[in-house]
Amino acid sequence: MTSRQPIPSNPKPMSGIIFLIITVLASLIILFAILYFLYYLWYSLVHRSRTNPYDSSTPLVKLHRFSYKELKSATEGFSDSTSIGKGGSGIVYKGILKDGKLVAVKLLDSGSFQSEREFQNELQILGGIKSPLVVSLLGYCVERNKRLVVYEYMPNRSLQESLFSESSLCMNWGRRFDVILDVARALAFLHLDCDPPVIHGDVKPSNVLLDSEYKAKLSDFGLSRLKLEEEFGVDMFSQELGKSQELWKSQDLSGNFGGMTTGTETPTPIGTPMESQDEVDFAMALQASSSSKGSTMFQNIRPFGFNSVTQNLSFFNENDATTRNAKGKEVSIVENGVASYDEELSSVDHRKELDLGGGDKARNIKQWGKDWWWKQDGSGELCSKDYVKEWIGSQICPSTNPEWDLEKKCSPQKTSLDISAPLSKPEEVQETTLQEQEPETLKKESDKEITEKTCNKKPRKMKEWWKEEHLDELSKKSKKAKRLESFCKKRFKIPHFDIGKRFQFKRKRKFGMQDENGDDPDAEFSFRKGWKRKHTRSMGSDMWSGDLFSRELSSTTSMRGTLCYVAPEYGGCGYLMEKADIYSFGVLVLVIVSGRRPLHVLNSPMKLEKANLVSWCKQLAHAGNVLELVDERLKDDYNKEQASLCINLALACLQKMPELRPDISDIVKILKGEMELPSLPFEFSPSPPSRTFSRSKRRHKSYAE
Ligand SMILES: Nc1ncnc2c1ncn2[C@@H]1O[C@H](COP(=O)(O)OP(=O)(O)OP(=O)(O)O)[C@@H](O)[C@H]1O
Repeated sequence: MTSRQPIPSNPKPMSGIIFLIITVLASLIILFAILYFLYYLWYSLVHRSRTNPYDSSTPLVKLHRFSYKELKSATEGFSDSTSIGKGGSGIVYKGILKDGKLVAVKLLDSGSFQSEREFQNELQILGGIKSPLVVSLLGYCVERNKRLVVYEYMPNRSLQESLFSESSLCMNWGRRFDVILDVARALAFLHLDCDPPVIHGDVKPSNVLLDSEYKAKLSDFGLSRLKLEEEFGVDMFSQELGKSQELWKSQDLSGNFGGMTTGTETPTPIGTPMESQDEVDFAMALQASSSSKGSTMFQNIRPFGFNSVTQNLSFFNENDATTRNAKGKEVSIVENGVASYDEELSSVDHRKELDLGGGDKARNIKQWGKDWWWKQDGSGELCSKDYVKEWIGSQICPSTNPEWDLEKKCSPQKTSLDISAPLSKPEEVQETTLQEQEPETLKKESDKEITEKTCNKKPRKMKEWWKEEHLDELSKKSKKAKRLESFCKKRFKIPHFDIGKRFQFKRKRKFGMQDENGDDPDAEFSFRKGWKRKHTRSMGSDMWSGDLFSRELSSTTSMRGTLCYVAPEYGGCGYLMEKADIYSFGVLVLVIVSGRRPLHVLNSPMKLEKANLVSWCKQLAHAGNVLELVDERLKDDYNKEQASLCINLALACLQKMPELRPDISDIVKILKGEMELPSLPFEFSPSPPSRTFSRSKRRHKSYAE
């Protein structure tokens, strides 16, 4: 019998497969474990130095939650008679609580993503701050789509009203100086005593509230942000410059900048030859590029002798080899870096600036949209009027920016710039509330070209507009920004969004508290306002879609803060830093001292150079007559030394390079007389006849002899 041999089963492939699966699984597990470990390591490293008292893990400062009913009855049903102000994000009412306590209740506009963010921000940041220098947040109310914030009531309302209303006489010099010091202290508290530091982001007169004794407190933290991270302490600008900054910061800049404006010191003559120091040259070149009398500075610099970092500066004047003087002429820089200086510069007639040749105008227009801040402070390419018109034109021309909702009907009144008129009737003054301007205003014959150019543009969404206008900046900074964006999106918990999650706002619902035709003649143009009815989220952009970036970049770049108060570096992709507050503080100081708004559009003809407060102040500084800026209503009843100090301090704060602006601690010391005001650059200095000019004059003279 033959025994059948069993067909041998082949267990090998099965076990092989099992083995393979186990191996793959095991390696995957190990890989994931390694990845997780690395991720954890990275996460803890990144968060090591973070202190964040406001994030969701930290219990909020106990804020009282009011019911809507309670606040409604406190404000007599939000009646007009209790309304005390209207801002970009809502209406403020005066209320009396059941216990008799006076409060200010801000009823926020709803349906706007921006408002919600600001609400969250306000609660998170202001709710965590307790200081006599900052207005107290007493509570909030969230009911369905209604959001209200309750503050301590400030009987003397805002500085804006005190300075510009009929009762402005209450703001004598002593009070003005005290307010300046109070605001400086408040900023010092935010920047230095808070952990993490708080950057206010919207320092302006309407956000400075006055108590019964006219003591000032900072309010409105809707646009504030926390400085969470060391990395966020450096904006891209600084990072790129970091190396050179270190070098030239160690220099005695005061000596090298030469100009003294305190009035007691002797200014270094403009033509004084300087030691060749690349770093200083570089800093000065930047100063020069932003100077209204920039061409004078080129006498002392070697424009092409900057260190290589300079090339990265997107804001650096495109015309490296040439710069423009205030008349639109080009000032060429001669080979050895010495520019010819036109004596006439020291007596610029801005009316003539309007008569730019066609070529110049076209070039200027091109340049205009790109870096409007350079122009806003009278950088020399166009005058204030052009700036005002161009800027307003770009804002109000419906075909240019259809997305920018113009909420108000424009006044049919033809408006011209004038500041020479006394301010005895402050109500005559119209802030450049852009909504109030009529496109027709721009259709003057002489400005036709500008207007056509502005208005004939294809309608663009603001995002596109921004991208186009800042293409250069974008290309240079996008790499860095993208990296940071993804970094932030993934890792950073932005504290002011936590509450939003908890409250689960219903964004689509609207409530009808918006006053479509509401008009506040005292209001400043806040970018918030322009945004509030817009779909911020769409502008929040696919480009910068992260929480942080939708706040800090998309809604910002050139759009964040309040016109004329926002720092120039914020026009790019810079982060909101302390020095941005310092810049705004500088503008605020000038506004307080002069009793003028930073940008005036009046109904009567006036000297154009006064239209832009910052620009005018720089001109006065250059002419050595800063006290002309002081509010005429004060007559001679003010402390000249203090006024001069304040104006010069403001100029120091208004320097283009954030790094050159003083720190808030120094500002407080300077105001308290504990520290000398550092020297200011040439552009802010009294301008003696230039040596070059004098020399050549002398030469001519000797030839004549
Ligand atoms: N706590 C308060 N006490 C008294 N008045 C207040 C108080 N808070 C605000 N106000 C008044 O309400 C006005 C509007 O304030 P709000 O903060 O809403 O807007 P804003 O700062 O003028 O503008 P934006 O919100 O666009 O920056 C202020 O100018 C001020 O007169």
